Amino acid sequence: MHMKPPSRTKHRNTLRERFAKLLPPLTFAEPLESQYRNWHTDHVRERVKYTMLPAMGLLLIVSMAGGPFRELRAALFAPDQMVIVDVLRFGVLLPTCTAMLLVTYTKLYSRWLTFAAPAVALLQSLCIVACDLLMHRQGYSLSSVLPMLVLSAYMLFGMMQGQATITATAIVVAYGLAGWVAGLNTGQRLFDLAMTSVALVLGFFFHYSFSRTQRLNWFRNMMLTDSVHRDALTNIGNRRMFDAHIDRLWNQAIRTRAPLALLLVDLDHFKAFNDHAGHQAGDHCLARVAEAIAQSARRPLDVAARYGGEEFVVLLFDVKRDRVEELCREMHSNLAALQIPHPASSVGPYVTVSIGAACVEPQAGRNHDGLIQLADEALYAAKEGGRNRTVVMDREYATLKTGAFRVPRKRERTEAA
Ligand SMILES: Nc1nc2c(ncn2[C@@H]2O[C@H](COP(=O)(O)OP(=O)(O)OP(=O)(O)O)[C@@H](O)[C@H]2O)c(=O)[nH]1
Repeated sequence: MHMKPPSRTKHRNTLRERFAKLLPPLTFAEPLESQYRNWHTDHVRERVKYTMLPAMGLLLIVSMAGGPFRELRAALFAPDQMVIVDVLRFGVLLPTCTAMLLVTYTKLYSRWLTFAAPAVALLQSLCIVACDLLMHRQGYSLSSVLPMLVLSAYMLFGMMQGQATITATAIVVAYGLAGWVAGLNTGQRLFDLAMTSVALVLGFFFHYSFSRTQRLNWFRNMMLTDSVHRDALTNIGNRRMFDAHIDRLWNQAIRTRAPLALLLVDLDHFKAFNDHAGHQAGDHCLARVAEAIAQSARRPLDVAARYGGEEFVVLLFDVKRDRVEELCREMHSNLAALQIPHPASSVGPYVTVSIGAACVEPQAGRNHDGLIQLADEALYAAKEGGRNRTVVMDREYATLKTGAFRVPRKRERTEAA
């Protein structure tokens, strides 16, 4: 009987699968991976800053200071090598130290960390490898420092696993090649290479387990934050999320002098819907309506949330009255397109909503209570007007007292103190 030989691709696939089982890949599916990377760059800046500062301070003291360090340099390097040492100090070590401090200290440059970290780690390590080669002529060696260099590429620069491994491997290869080109003692070189390779492997596993735990914690944290701010039935934001968001957006709107709009959306005769179709059908209806409402809040600063029961809220940043009216029309027609039967409604055969919209320009002397109050009054007017309609209010805000501070905030605080 003719046996078909196992195909190479299949063999390769099983090997890859086995490897992936042993070391599961450290990546999330998009867009989670991009979110994680953004968080990582921001978060790692602080950690890198506090590990880089002492390391670089030490490096600068050793390479710049006079006194015993000058004597040490004179002993380690031959006089004709001093020019090269100076080029390494002032041409590479000092500029890369400054660049790295700038990247970790200034938030503005933190997105450069991804490029700066491997470049700086590699350049500085190559400098130290070059010093090692120069020192061999005087009978000294930096052998003991080399494994530390490899480990520092994993630990000090806040790099991702792939970047850190490539950088650390490049350091080991550079050392091997440099020693070979310079014709160093083979025994010593092999021993150094073995030690740096051990550091390479140990660093890899340390970094892998650290990154894995960090990723899992980030993911767990994100899920937790998400569930705290999400309404379980409708899967849109909940009241807690809305309260936090309106607070921030109100202040932002004052700073940028941007108008805000608030839409209160209430299902018409929903009690009758529940009584007629049952509570479960009511739940299903709420979820579908929420999905349609959330389509109106697609810009980054806009938000849609369940305000409570069968009432929803949409907060829109930097919109004019015309656009608000247009969005409300869209919301009514999106909902009509769903055609959710509501035989117990006096408004029509399908589920409808009433919308109360308020458009205001936030001012420093008021809080957002007035905005909510105005939207509530507009909703009441829409219900009174026969339901399945929108009422928009804006000018009424001037006469509204809700949310206006009786005394300026500053004076209130001084008096309280
Ligand atoms: N199925 C379901 N019903 C809910 C939920 N939350 C609130 N409700 C119901 O929503 C109904 C709200 O009733 P009402 O406040 O009288 O409002 P309405 O019947 O819509 O009357 P109008 O707003 O004046 O048109 C109540 O019967 C609540 O039980 C929920 O999570 N699921």
